[in-house]
Amino acid sequence: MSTNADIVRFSYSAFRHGDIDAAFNAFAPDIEWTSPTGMSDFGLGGTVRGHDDVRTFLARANSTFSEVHVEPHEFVESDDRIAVFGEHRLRGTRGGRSCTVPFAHSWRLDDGKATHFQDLHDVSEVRRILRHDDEPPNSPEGIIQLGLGFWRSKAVLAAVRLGVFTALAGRPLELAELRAGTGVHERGARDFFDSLVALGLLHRDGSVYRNAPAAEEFLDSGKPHQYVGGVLEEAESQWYPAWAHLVEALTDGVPQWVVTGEQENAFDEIYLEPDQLRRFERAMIGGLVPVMRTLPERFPWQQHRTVADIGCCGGALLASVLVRHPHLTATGFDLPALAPLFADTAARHGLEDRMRFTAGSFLTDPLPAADVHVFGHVLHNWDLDTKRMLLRKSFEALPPGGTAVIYETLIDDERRHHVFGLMMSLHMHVLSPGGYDYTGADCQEWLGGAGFRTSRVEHLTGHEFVVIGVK
Ligand SMILES: C[S@@+](CC[C@H](N)C(=O)[O-])C[C@H]1O[C@@H](n2cnc3c(N)ncnc32)[C@H](O)[C@@H]1O
Repeated sequence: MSTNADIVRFSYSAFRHGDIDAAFNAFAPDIEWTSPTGMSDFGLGGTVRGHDDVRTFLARANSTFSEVHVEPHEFVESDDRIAVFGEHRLRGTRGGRSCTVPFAHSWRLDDGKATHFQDLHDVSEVRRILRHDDEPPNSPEGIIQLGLGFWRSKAVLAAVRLGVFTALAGRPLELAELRAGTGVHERGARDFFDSLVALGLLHRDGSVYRNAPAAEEFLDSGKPHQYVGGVLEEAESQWYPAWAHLVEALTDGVPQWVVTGEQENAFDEIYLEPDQLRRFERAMIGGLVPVMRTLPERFPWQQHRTVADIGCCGGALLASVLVRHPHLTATGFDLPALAPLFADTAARHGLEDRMRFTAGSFLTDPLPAADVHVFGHVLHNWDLDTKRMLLRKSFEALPPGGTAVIYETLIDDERRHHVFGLMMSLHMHVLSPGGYDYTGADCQEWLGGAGFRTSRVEHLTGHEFVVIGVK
């Protein structure tokens, strides 16, 4: 029989592996969960009761922090009480600042279930990293800097387009060599490359430049599976020109993308040219890198056998999940043009037997049957009726207990904090006729309307969240 300490140890381990349901199995239905009151103004202080409210609390914590590592070091048992000593490592979602804070956790158990949990830690350091996140501009300089934010953006997009980070991959270069490798004219070269140093993407020793670690890892086009630059290439060539017409998009309500509009679906339009199709896939992979690094670990895939990715593009997300979970088989569902790209992805990973492509349109065809449906960066492309229709179709195709997993850069429920989610929604207004981004609560409401029994929102990483609906 498990001791109380085993049960508590198990719940830490389940949380660490993203198996939230297993962790909750160790909690009494009316568990009392108490956090330092000093965090109340962030919605993270005081006592909540019962599984649903604890889940809501954890979802709020996950949207406040992009990283939460809870490291228990010592377990001390006394009758029905367990004290756990360890440390939290936390990173604020909006400013990226991190801190490590010691904690004492007090647990009380009754009949093998946790009935009380209390978290005790010094909140001052935690408040410091949150307070500095994305502070509103409170000076003339701050306002000017915010308004001229496109200077930084365009410098980075130009660097990707000119191949600066790929030229420097694995080899520092003298200024003259770097200019030669990227075609940058002498006149602006020093200011351009030194701007990239100031922005933290390059390092310079004397006149020798090299990539900063993140640029080396994610902006070298020679590393296609982790190349975030694909999304920046798309931004440089397609999105930046479209955003130049944001005012028109806002006043006319009409998308400003440079597609010809001859096809009914903008995606069909993009896929007319094989080069555009590959470019679009590179952009999607760029945006997917953070999700591919987290979703395979953060969802209880071991509880399911089949998964269908609805709007799977070239299948990169499925490959990342299947490589990590050998018991799973998968269907990728997307427009017919994506079939060859999907086949390439499956072959590259040796997954031809486990991932198959189904060509179709989710606007007109039923969705493939599977235990799990993934909708990744898909719902935000569409208007409300289509969003709801896709979730209804998903409900019809899933078995009882089947699960819809929707990852998206959500807007916070109060619609006042998640800058990235709100910018993404403006992006949809600029690019698509009906698309817009949404809050976790919106999505939960649509899931409920489609018939899903329960739903929850969890933070995935950075700006990415996942909404999970269970039939
Ligand atoms: C924004 S991309 C997202 C791709 C991928 N899920 C991701 O997370 O990067 C939207 C995807 O939906 C697909 N799509 C668009 N219209 C579709 C339709 N009518 N039927 C099926 N898939 C469609 C596109 O081809 C594209 O792969």
